[in-house]
This record gives sequence, C-alpha cells and structure tokens, in this order.
Amino acid sequence: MLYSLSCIYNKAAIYLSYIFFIIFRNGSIERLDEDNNLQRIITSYNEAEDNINVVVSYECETTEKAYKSKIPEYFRVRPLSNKEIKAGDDSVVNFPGNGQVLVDGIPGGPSGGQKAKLFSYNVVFEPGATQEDVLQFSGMKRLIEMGVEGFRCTCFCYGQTGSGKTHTLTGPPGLLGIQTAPYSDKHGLVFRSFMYLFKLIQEQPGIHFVLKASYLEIYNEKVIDLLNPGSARKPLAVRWSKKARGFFVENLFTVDCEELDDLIAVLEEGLRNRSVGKHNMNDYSSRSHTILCVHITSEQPAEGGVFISRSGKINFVDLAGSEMTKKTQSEGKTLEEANNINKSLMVLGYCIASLSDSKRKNSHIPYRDSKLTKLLADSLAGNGVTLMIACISPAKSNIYETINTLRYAARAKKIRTKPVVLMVRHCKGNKMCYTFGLSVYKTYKSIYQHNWFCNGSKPEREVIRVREDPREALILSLKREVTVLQSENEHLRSALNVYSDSAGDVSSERRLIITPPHVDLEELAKLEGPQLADLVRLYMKENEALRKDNEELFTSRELLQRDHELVCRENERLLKKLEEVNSSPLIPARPAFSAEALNSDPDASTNIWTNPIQDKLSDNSSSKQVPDFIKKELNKRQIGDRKTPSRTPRRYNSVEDKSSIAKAVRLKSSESLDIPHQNESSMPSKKDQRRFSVAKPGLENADESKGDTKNPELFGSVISLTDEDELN
Ligand SMILES: Nc1ncnc2c1ncn2[C@@H]1O[C@H](COP(=O)(O)OP(=O)(O)OP(=O)(O)O)[C@@H](O)[C@H]1O
Repeated sequence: MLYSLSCIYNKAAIYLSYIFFIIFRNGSIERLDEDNNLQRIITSYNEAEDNINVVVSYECETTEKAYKSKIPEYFRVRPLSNKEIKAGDDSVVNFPGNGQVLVDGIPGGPSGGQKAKLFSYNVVFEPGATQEDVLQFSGMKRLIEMGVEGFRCTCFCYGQTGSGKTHTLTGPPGLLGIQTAPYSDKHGLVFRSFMYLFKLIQEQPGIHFVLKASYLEIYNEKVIDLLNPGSARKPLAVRWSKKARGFFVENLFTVDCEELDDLIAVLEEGLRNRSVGKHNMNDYSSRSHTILCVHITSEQPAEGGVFISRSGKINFVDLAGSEMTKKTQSEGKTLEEANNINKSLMVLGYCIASLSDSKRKNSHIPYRDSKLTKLLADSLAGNGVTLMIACISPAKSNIYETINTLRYAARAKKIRTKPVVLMVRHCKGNKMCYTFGLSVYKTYKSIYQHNWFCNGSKPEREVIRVREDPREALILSLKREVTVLQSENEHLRSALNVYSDSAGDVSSERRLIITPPHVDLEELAKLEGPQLADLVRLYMKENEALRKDNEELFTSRELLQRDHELVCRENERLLKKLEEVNSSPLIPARPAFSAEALNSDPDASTNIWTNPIQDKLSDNSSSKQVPDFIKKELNKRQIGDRKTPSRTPRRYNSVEDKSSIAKAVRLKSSESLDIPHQNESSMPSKKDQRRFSVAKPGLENADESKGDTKNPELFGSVISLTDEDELN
C-alpha cells in the first residue's frame, strides 16, 4: 500500500516538475499591454544553474541522507511610485532576461560611477507583473500543495520599506473589507493562496481536512496575537517545545476555518489589528513583522481499515521593511519601531549569513537572539520548505537598499533545508490515533516520512525504508539535538570568555553533564528493548542538562552585554567631555602627574589627575567665578573613579526595561553631578544635563540609527558579499 502511494507521489512530483520546466524553459513571459505594446512581465531563472526539479522521495529520516531543498528566490520589482516620478527619480534596474537583474548608476568609485552589477535569481517579476502572475509563477501553488501533503511551508517577503512586500502578500492598503469587490485583481498572494487551497481540498473529497489559522505580529520584540489582541495588547511568550522540538507562541489564538470565508475573515481581522504607521517613504508602513499560519491536518483512509494522517502548515510572513531613519525621517515612536525592526532584521541577516556559508553552517546559529528568528528557525534551516520573495524599488534614490536586498537574496539562495513530512498510519477507534508530533514515535508501529528536495539534477527515486523500531529514530533525533545544543553551548562559552573571566566558573558546571556512551547505528539495531530505553533516558537527560546550561549562559551573556553597553555609553560620554575640556584654553591638554601626586595617598579620590586650576579656584571663595562647564567636568570626573556597580540579576528585554536602563544611566549621571556642598548656581544648566544624560525612551537608540544612516547596508549589513555572490 505504502509503495503504491509512494509511486503515485513520485509520478505526481515528476509531472509537476516537468510542468514547471516547460513554463520557464524560454526564460521569459510576455504579453500585450493596454497600448498593444509587447510587455515582458517575467524573466525566469537561469536553467543551467537553478532549475527546480521538484522531486519527491521517500525515505526514513533516520537514514540521514543528505537530500536538501534549496530556498528558491523570487524577485519583484515594483513600478516607480507617483512620488518618485514627480521627484524626477529614474529607474536604475534593468532586466536583461534569464532571471537576471542589472543595476546601474551606482554612485561612487574612482570615476564617479561604479560598474553596473548583475544578479541572477530563480524568477524576476518585472513592474508589469500582476498579482495573479505572482501566484502562478512564484512556486506558491506548489508550496500550497506541499502544505496539503503535510510539509511545513513558509513564504516570506522582505525588502526595504515601501518596496511592495505588503502589496505582494495582501494587496494595496484598505483593500480587504471592501464588500463591493471581494475578488478584486488587486488581491495579494495570501488571498489567492486561500482560494487555491480550498480548490485543492474540494478536489479531494475522500480525504478529511481540518484547517485552523493563527495570526501574530512581532512589534518592538513583543509577540501580539492579532486575532485576540485585547485592549492592552498583552504580549505572548515564545517558548521552546520539547515535544515539537521547536519554538512556539504560548496561548496563541487558533481559529477553526471550515469555509474560505473563515480564512478571509482571519486575514481581515489581522490586517485590521496590525501596527501600521506613516513615514516619509510609505503612508501605510508595516511597523511589525507578521506571521499568518494556516495549519492543515488531513486524514486519508487507506487499505485494511487504517488511516494515514498528515499535519502540514503554511506560514505567510510579511517582514517589516529595513529603514534608513534619516530617509524615513522617523522620530519618537516611529524611530523606536524602526530601531527594533532593523535590529531583528540584522539578527535574521546573521542567521542567513551563517546558514548560507558552508564553513559556518554547522556552527552556532543565533536564532535565539530575536523573536523573529526563533519563530522562523524551522523555516530557515529545519524540516520546512521555504520560498522567499524579495521586493525592490527601481528608483535611483533607493539604489543602496536595492543592492543590499539583492545581495541578501544571493545569500539566502544558498541555504538548504531538509523538508520532512510525518505521515502517521493508525486505526480509527484507537484514541492515540489523533496524536501528532514526536510522541507518535512511541505510539505507532511505523513512521513514514518523505523528503522533498530540489537538487538541480535528474529526478531520482528512493526505495522506501520503514524503520520498525521508533526508539532508534528517537535516539538519533536526540543525538542530533544534543550536537546542536553542544555547538550552541560552545559558542556561548567562547563568547562569554571574551566578555568575562567569570565564565570560567560556569564552565566547571558543565562537568556535571553526563554524556551517554557512543553507540554506532549497527550496534543500535542489536540493542534490546530495555537497553534502548536506558539510552533514550540518558540522551534525554543530557539534552535537558544542556538546555538548562544554555539558558543560564544566555542569561549571563545578556547581562554582560547590557553591562558592557552601559559602560561603553559612559566611556563615550566621558571621552567626549575630555575632548571638550582638553580643547579649552584654560586647561592643559594633558593631565600633569607631579612626583608628589604620584607619591600621594593612592586611595585619594583625585589620584588620577588634579586640575592645576582647581587649587587656584578653590582659593577663591566665590565659586561663581569658575566657568560652569569646567566645574561640571571636574564633578564628572568623580564618575570615572566610582566603582562599577555590582550586577543585579535582571534581564532588560522590553521597551520598559530599556527605559529603565536609560533611567539607571540618568540616575548615575545625576548622582555624579550631585556634589555635596555645592551651591545651586554652580550646578550644570538643564540644557547641559540633557546633553550628558541618555536619550529619552524611544530616542535612546538614536546613535544606532545614526550609525545606520552612515552604513546603508541595514538589511544586509552583516553580510559582506564575495565576488562569487554577484553572478557574472
Ligand atoms: N507591484 C506594485 N504595483 C503597484 N503598486 C505597488 C506595487 N508594490 C507596491 N506598490 C505600492 O507601493 C506602496 C508601498 O508598498 P507596501 O506598503 O506594500 O510596501 P512595504 O514593502 O510593505 O513597506 P513597509 O515595509 O514600510 O511596510 C503602496 O502604496 C503599494 O500599493
């Protein structure tokens, strides 16, 4: 039975891949526009390099075969906006065909202009492409089919702010909810995917499907349920699930969707509740990352009264766009949002850079550094299938961001995932039948998994291998997890050694983690039931210990980073003041160490440097004669002599926490200014105090945003591209 199923799948997959090939064989699709001009809408990928052969193979994951799926990259270039046309902005993006994008007019270089850059991708949607074209030719339909087959699929859109991500996924602003045009040609990929999903389901009446949907946003590093935000928009926790071996959002509202209308209502409700703001580059700018997830579970009757259950899902991820705050002219709340957006995109950039680098991909990937990467971990490198759509603006004024997005995509294209689907065979009536996830290993006789991969070569077929003993599979999966945790542990330890000597104390704890004996695959097969059970227990123990250890290391790292940040800020401020003081004609440029000073009491608070003017000034009874800024600086110097306050075991994660850091620093600064016996007139003016204290909440990251504007590489700033990334 299973074999016949596999044959059907294989044939279907080969057939699909064949269709795929025909569509894109000649590299481009053209049609007549309204003025009867031939308009090219799509240029497709370079066949030799990136043809997508969709191949389905069956194999037990435990055989560890290295079939992997490439992340296909699609590009959408939006038309020039009215604002850009009015401002006389030119298009600098050209389409030579064959899935290539040529960017010219790059400023800089010795002769005033750099050589044009050429990039190649799977498919490029030119400005004339419609929303329906994107559905038809982006591989999205195949992704939905795979979701129905039981794969965990993700489609995500990224690019700079105003590049058309939301337009591609959900359509122009205000479209949904318009009762008069329920099936408008402006509807985005999500709406069209829902329709295709229901069409697929209706074509398979013999299979019982259950659809559920959830919708969340990550706003300022807080996860908000868009279907049930509540008046307080209380954030939800992101936790690690031991069972599912992945991160999940606790208490996320999930809605049963029996009809297409239910799914559309979910989309509408989410769009209504998501955070949108206005800035210089987009009147309806998404201020958060959103993830709309459709869970698809199916139950199919098979021979002998058994049923096959599958559980797939499709994630639609609309990332907030990277922003140069100088260009968007963000301030206050929008600036804080922009900083959070840029930070989380930077972490995503780090993860993508590590995953796409063959030398680094087995090292630690910093998924835990942001909520976004935690929730996308499985899509980026786990057992999921992922499709990326990069959106760019053709305008010359956005050329740096465009190049960065193109580079980012070149990186992401190199990532490989290992898509896997769990199919569970069970008898109806057995209560355990409806249990999905890893617990099935313990419950059911056989586990069938199949891998989908695009390896760019001829379609292959795999012989079905069914491993009868699920405990072996569990041991292997635990082993793999332990390896990942160990590498994370190593990474954290080495990072902590850089920051602190105290990391040595922590490392001693590691000796408590008992490593189970190494058992080869062949030996494993010979082990008896109780021995296997013992081994599983040992691995689970080690796993648990490593996880705890890593949690602690993360906490320490976070604390150390915060301390480091505080000290850096204080140092920066002091250096700035020192520069100011040194440039003053009243004070010698360098501190003078007299022999007396060096021999004097080492505990004296002014043992570093004594301002020679101070003595003269102190003789004078009227302190009003001392210029304010000098006095202030003298007072400030006492901060440098203060001991660093002992660390409190506190995390600073949220915005409120950040403001408390700011408060703490402000307090520190004001403490240092609060000198006993000083009369009020000699206190620094309010204006000066502002200059010395940390920015108001919301503006406290202003320096970083300034840094961002200096470095236009925001979204791709962590990625330094080698020549080989830029094709041609
Ligand atoms: N392909 C397109 N055709 C026509 N208009 C488009 C296209 N892409 C984007 N636009 C328009 O450009 C504007 C900005 O697009 P959108 O809001 O989707 O950008 P975004 O990348 O999601 O920005 P942000 O990251 O700030 O949310 C919108 O008015 C949208 O309708």
